Amino acid sequence: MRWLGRPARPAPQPADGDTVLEFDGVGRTYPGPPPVTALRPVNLSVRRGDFVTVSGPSGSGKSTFLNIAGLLDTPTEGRYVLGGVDVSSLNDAERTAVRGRRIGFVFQSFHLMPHRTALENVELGMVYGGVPRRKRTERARRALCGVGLGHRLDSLPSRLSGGERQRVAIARALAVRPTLLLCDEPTGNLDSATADAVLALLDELNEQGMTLVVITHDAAVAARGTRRVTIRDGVLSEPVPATAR
Ligand SMILES: Nc1ncnc2c1ncn2[C@@H]1O[C@H](COP(=O)(O)OP(=O)(O)OP(=O)(O)O)[C@@H](O)[C@H]1O
Repeated sequence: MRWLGRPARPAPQPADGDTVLEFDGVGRTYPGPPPVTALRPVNLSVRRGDFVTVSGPSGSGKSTFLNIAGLLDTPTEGRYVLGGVDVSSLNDAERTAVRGRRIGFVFQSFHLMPHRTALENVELGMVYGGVPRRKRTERARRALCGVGLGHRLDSLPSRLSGGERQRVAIARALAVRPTLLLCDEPTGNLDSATADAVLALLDELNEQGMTLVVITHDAAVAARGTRRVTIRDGVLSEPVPATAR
């Protein structure tokens, strides 16, 4: 197991074209009182096409990690480079713009708008993704067809199964053509057969080249990753692949 804490690396390395996410000594301490260090300074590099799972028990720091990776929160130390952009130094508006264009989110509870159809939900997801209005409908249609929901474009979420709702959410995330798909317990609200189908879709997306970071407390979900990072008491670690030993 390799501890991903701050090593004796002298200076941050420039992100190459294949590096999607780069954490350089990124840490987060909540001020309290008392102060809580929820994420210990960590170095982590996620490359294009990686499928990284981050798992750990309750309170270990998963949400803290997710919020920072997803630009929903800022680290209290370190430097975060996303797709070649140093996002540590951005103001709120710039961070929101980068988030909308580069990160697709998939949440446990889908977060669909109940009075909007599947197609409209996916279209609306593109508003903050910088996709011109005239392109949104066609792109939404294609994204929904891509997740096997071409026949459900006009359905309201209440008429869809849990698995179909999560597919809409995945289509919404993909429609902005993000650099990174960030999933928070994506199967947490699904029965096991439906969860398997959603995980198979994530596998397929990864095979097509999508970079995935999936936060989970479920060992079976964690096992799907090609890189399995664990977090415990705010410390991220990753087993060293056998070939690298
Ligand atoms: N806003 C906050 N202020 C102070 N402490 C916080 C805050 N948010 C989280 N924490 C603390 O930071 C630690 C990590 O919390 P975090 O929510 O990241 O864990 P988690 O692994 O996502 O937990 P769970 O699986 O239960 O959601 C915990 O000790 C938690 O109590």
